[in-house]
Amino acid sequence: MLKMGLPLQFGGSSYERDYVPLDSCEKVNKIWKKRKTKCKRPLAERIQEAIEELAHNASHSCEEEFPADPEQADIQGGCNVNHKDVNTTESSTLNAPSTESHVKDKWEEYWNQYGQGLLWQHWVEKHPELSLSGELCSLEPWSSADTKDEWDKCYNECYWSYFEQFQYWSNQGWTFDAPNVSKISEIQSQSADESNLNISPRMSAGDSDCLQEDHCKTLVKSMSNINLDTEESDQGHPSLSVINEGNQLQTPESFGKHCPDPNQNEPSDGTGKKYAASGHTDTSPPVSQRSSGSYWRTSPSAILKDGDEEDDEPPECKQAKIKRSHELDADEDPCNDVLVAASTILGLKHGTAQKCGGVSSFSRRTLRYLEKGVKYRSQFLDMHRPVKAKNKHIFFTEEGNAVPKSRTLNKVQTFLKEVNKDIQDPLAETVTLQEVEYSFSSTDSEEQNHPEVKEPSAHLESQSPDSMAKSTVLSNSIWCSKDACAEQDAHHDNDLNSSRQLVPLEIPDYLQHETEVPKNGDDKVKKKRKIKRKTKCLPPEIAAVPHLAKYWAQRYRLFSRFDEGIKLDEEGWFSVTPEKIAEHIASRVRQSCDCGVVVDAFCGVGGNAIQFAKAGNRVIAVDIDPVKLDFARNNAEVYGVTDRIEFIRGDFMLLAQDLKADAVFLSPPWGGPDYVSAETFDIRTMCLDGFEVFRLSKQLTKNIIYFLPRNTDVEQVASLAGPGGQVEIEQNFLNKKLKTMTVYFGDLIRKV
Ligand SMILES: C[S@@+](CC[C@H](N)C(=O)[O-])C[C@H]1O[C@@H](n2cnc3c(N)ncnc32)[C@H](O)[C@@H]1O
Ligand SMILES: C[n+]1cn([C@@H]2O[C@H](CO)[C@@H](O)[C@H]2O)c2nc(N)[nH]c(=O)c21
Repeated sequence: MLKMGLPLQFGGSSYERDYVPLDSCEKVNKIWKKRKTKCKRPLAERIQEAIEELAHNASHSCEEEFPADPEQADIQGGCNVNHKDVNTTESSTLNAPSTESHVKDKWEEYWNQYGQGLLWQHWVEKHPELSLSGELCSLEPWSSADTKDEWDKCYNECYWSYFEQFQYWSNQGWTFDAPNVSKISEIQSQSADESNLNISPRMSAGDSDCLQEDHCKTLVKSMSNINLDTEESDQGHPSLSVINEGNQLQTPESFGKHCPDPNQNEPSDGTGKKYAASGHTDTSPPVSQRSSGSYWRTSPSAILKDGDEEDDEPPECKQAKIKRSHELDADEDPCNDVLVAASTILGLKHGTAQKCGGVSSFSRRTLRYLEKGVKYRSQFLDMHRPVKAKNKHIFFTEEGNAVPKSRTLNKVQTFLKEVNKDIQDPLAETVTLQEVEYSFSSTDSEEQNHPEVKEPSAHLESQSPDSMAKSTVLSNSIWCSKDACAEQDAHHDNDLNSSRQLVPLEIPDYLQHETEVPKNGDDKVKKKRKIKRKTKCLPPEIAAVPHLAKYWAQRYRLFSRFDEGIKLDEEGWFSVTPEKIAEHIASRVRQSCDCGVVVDAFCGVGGNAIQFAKAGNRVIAVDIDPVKLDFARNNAEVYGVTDRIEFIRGDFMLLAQDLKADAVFLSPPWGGPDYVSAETFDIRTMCLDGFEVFRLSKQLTKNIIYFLPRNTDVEQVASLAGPGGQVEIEQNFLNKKLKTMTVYFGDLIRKV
């Protein structure tokens, strides 16, 4: 403890300490017991009242036990009657009499304000089994013979743990300024309303509902809107500023105010564990599961990530962040589990890529399913998750052809049947899988929302300190109805749109060859001819670059009119937007806003420009590469839309400021097909700086469509919207495979 800069008397685990508060606690229990018989008031109210009395008693006992003499006074010891451990040298250097009473007052104030919530949270955390069984809700743990001792212990742990930490920081010069009382009470009453905290069946005949665990959490959350203000720092000590929300939006401003001496050691969580944050690269705070302690994170170097410019600021201009035990980290938040699970199912990536505008991590997320059962549908989609290699049964035909007819194939066939049965309208296949909201919100506790989890809607929120409004991420999934290849077949068969049935899983050419079991010699010949024909058609760029063959196999997905003279170069092959996706994006633009002129800033061979034009827009198609531009013009001719497209050769980064647009479509080069190899794609690592591309586009219009890799860090993308902005993220599926991500900004965001 000494090493950690903590007073000795706080060493050891919390419940090994003297039980002065317990004494008070017993008194409180007695008071409660007495009252219980005649008073049928709500649980929360009674806890609060008891805590107040306890605090009052505790402060009296402090006064009695600690003389006014500064030599003897030791606010570090607080109400701890165990003097033998007191290291007077250390404590005396830390405490002046004035500080002592000040800290004591502040502590009382703090405990009065938050003790109830902290205590209850502590209890809930320690006894989830009671909570689960409903006992926690229905019994007053302090009055039940079974739980009374445990409650007392719990009280002590909680009280001392927080007291210890409060003192520690107070002695570093941090001060606590009670939040606006009216605000707090407002929140409390709101919580009480929301959480039925006033209700406890065993207390009142009229009370019917049970105090549920999540309700407790709601209360605690509201109770935790601690605003430790900083004005009263003494002797240049920076004051404590507590950001009491879980996962902070760590904007530079949020760290730009106050911080303790960076050399100060951190207090423990009461277990002797010290949470060192150094070297931790994740921007979210580490997990602290301790129920009796708080998570403390104070080192500016630990807080300031990414070599932010704050590193250059004087320490006194930085702010400490304290995570309390009742604040849930992103990955410990049960609601976040929902988010993570959904992300996994949906193939969304939450990375730690640098966020736009100095934001280093999100503090508030809301996850909502927009449709029932989307998760179940998602399991049929290929999110490109790593697949465990399995031994496969290979069946051989009499002719000796290997047929990978397997259970998987059977499953596929069954699935195809089912999907074809279920899905009627391909347009309806623009399926909204989920909505994920990332909300930036004010530090103002009034604006804070409480986490709630609903089925099938789930909300996950945490708070940010300083952004003023919210940013929304909607994540949808598109199943392109018939894939373009299938459609091409239909086209070839003069059967375009003959069926509005989804063609869910096209077995690729190469697989068909393997699975087709020739019935007779004629078929064999036909098959050979077929292959020959295809091989003959291979354009030189494909023949020259074998890995492009797979794109060739999908050529009709890229351009349904491929055979009418479409031209692509190597980059064009692997980066053109498949027609169905381009068509969908164009339809979104048409539906969402009156976007007369669309700038296709990186038009390539024209996949998107053609569809925008087809949808009735005027298009300014820009590309730096003259070959692409030629091909784009050629391809636009194939589709008969050249009159609506103006082709401009140039660097969008330089041209942007001279353009006028109602919407800008951005499909920059991602750095080749290797983008998939990254777990999460960082848009700053593209050939062009993804932030800069966006910034320039923003100067033209707020209506922006960003076409990005499917593994793009959604949090990074969301940050583009900035505080108060909104963003809709759409996952584009083709042939049941997650292909790309389309991100909409401005009026293009679908209204839900
Ligand atoms: C991925 S491709 C676009 C594909 C296009 N959406 C399509 O469907 O065909 C990206 C294009 O951006 C072009 N490009 C790269 N840097 C550029 C710049 N600074 N300004 C304009 N175009 C650029 C490349 O030549 C390439 O054709
Ligand atoms: C390398 N690549 C693939 N796609 C798109 O992703 C799909 C799946 O790989 C491709 O079909 C293509 O549409 C690209 N789009 C853009 N804008 N830029 C790229 O560099 C790029």
